Amino acid sequence: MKHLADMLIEQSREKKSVLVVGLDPDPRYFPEFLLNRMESRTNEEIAAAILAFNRIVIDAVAEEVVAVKPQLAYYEVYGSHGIHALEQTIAYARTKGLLVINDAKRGDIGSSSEAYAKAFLADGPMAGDMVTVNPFLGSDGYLPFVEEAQRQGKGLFLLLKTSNPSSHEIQNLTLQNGDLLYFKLAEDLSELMRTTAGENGYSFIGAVVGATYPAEAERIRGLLPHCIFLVPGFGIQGGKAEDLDVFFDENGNGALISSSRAIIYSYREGRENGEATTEQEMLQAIKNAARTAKEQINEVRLHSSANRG
Ligand SMILES: O=c1ccn([C@@H]2O[C@H](COP(=O)(O)O)[C@@H](O)[C@H]2O)c(=O)[nH]1
Repeated sequence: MKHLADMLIEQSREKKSVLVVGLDPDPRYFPEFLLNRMESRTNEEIAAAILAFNRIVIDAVAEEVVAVKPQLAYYEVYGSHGIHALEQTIAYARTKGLLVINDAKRGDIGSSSEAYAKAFLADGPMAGDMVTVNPFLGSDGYLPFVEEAQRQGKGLFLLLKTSNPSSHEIQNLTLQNGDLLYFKLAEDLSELMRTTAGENGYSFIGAVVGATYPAEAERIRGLLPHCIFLVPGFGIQGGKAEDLDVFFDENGNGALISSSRAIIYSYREGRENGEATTEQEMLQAIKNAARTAKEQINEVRLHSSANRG
């Protein structure tokens, strides 16, 4: 069974991309040609529109990205129809050779975490290749995900330093010994990541580190050389391409940069709303936005790795 981190690194090498596109489908921003397909906006109709939207996004970005990252809330809000749209989205992404990161932020007491881990990492219809996990319940909350990922040849990303403005309220709390909470968690994970590294030196246990916090990223990178960062917050949340170099290693590996709204709603740019957008225009705008993001990121990671190496 191929190690997930090795697979990720190989695919990013082949595609010359470390970009992940987030699938955060919000019908308020859908183009009119999709909204017109709904008569009474039932959950079933909305879920069908979400799937149609996601298929266009996936077709547009398939050559530019290594993975898609469905954010679960956007599907759960439409109940069983939404979950079905998620399952079909995952299946469709796989037909295009894309890896899938379920941004579910799960984590509970051990027995419940075991069930979550099976749902997202075993071979059920909602399972992807990686899942985001909340480690703040402690190790019995996240180890079931590590064990399931190891069994299945899959991976996970533990929330370490999230991109949101108030993440410091908890994650940067100073402990009695003077450490910051996120840093202590990183220290606790360091050995586990080292011992689960694949051929390329990276573990299948990664961490979420926001693009909005490059100083923290640099500290964490120093502590966790075997950790792949999943980096949200690039683009609309204020994370800038020029600050991304500290997230990568000297070979330009070690981080996946994620962007959702800036790419999937790029067809709305310069328009009041999506009304005049055709399917072809939507697809082309999304493709262009993904390519531009990929190139901006490559400029930083490949250029800075050349400088460092
Ligand atoms: O620290 C985190 C963890 C997860 N997210 C999720 O990523 C996307 C970001 O969307 P953008 O449109 O690119 O801002 C969204 O699904 C969040 O739930 C995050 O932003 N920060």
